[in-house]
Amino acid sequence: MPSTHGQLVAGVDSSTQSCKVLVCDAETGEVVREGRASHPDGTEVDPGAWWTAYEEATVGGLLDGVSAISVGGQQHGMVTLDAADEVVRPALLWNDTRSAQDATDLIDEFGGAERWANDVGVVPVASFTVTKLRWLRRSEPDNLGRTRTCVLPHDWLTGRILKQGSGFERWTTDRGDASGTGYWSAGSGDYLPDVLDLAVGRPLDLPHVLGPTEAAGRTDSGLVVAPGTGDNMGAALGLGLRPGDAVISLGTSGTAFARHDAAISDASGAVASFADATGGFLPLLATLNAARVLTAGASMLGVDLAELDHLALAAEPGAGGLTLLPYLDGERTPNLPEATGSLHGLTRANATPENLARAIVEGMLTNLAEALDALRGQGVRVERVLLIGGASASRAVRALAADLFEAEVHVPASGEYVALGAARQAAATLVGSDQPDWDVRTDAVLEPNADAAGSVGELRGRYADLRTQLHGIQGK
Ligand SMILES: Nc1ncnc2c1ncn2[C@@H]1O[C@H](COP(=O)(O)OP(=O)(O)O)[C@@H](O)[C@H]1O
Ligand SMILES: O=C(CO)[C@@H](O)[C@H](O)COP(=O)(O)O
Repeated sequence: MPSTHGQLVAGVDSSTQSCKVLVCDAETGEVVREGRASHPDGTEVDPGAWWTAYEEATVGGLLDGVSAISVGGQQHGMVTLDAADEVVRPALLWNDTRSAQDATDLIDEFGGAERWANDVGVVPVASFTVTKLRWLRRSEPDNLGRTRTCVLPHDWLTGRILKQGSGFERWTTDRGDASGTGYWSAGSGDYLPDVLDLAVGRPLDLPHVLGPTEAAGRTDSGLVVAPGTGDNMGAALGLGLRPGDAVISLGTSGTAFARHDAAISDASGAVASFADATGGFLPLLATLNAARVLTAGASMLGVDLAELDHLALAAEPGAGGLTLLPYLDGERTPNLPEATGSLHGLTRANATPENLARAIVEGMLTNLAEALDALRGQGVRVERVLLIGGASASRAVRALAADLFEAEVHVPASGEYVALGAARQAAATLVGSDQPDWDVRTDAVLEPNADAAGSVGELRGRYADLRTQLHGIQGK
């Protein structure tokens, strides 16, 4: 492998809540500098805010001496551009559910969920870009009329970095992020013009899909800009996943995913057949509700996150029979865009802050335990779970995760794995080689407790029964 000795690379995680930038030693992956800035709240955002946050995160010479950079970004967001590459309207994000009806319409018009799963690899839900484009056609035809190009958040930020000077040649994306659009198939490796036409009614310019280490361009100052990828694909790169590893990420979204050797086809729509950023596959299930269930719970109890942990750990497993269905922002998997959260089983005896805190953590994690089961149901081998994302820092999450996931859980040393994965891709792109061998340190290894099987089984059963009763969705 060509030497990267003494060189620096940068990785960006432009995620839902913030922009994080790591500057790393290209040879070892050691983080030498970092910056971050917040994104505005809301499910539609002017892409200019991502650029402002990027500039804020890199202020003060953070990128000085950096040879290559790569952007990992929140998936699926619809960024519409006019003939002058100006943004037509604020981007609709992955967690915006206004296109739920469009998803249903597209499933019917294409001939059903099975055909979507087989031909495209995903069954539309409101998160996917294709449904957002259909919504634009239905609700804002003038804006669709002005739209020439549709790109994703990481594509836009990558292009924006190159547009600082004369380095921009064309809009680009990568396999990983393209696979979350609903009009590019991980199975065939191609855009699907017929599907796009079904949604939009006319062709659009789409970003060119780069190879895993094919540069998007070079800035005037000589900075190599790598292809970038979706944030979950970035995390997979940063963690250096091995066979038998599944990742649970507890960020704004909750995701469960693993590297796989082939595309999958899940007509239930739960597991999406995404591509990874190395030329492989990344079956993934996403929920709308994860870390922010804990922040909402803490604010409801009038405590901070540390106290929420303290309370939850002071309660008995099962929270005295209190059950939370954590669909606070609606839900994507199961597909319940209009749902709200439900707290069930309240009695005078169990009405304590401790039980409420416990039910909040248990409900959020049970949603992800069901996600892991769905992944297993697609033939994905899960020998250990790597737990990442902001809420992986929670003491209560760490105490409950291995029992609920029925697997050994490794918590990698606190780090920004999306940004780290992007930096790793930048290092590989710099020298046109395979991903460098960077060490991932482990913060904690959590073993499932055999004695907890009974209480976990009771909780899982109670949660599934409640979901079936309130939402009609069968499950474990
Ligand atoms: N100790 C903690 N306990 C619970 N949640 C936490 C903790 N630390 C951070 N978080 C939550 O993690 C979330 C941010 O995680 P992150 O993975 O960066 O999200 P995203 O990538 O979606 O922007 C925030 O909602 C924050 O409140
Ligand atoms: O929609 C998905 C995956 O399909 C989400 O995982 C987004 O990619 C946002 O991620 P975070 O900002 O929560 O990390």
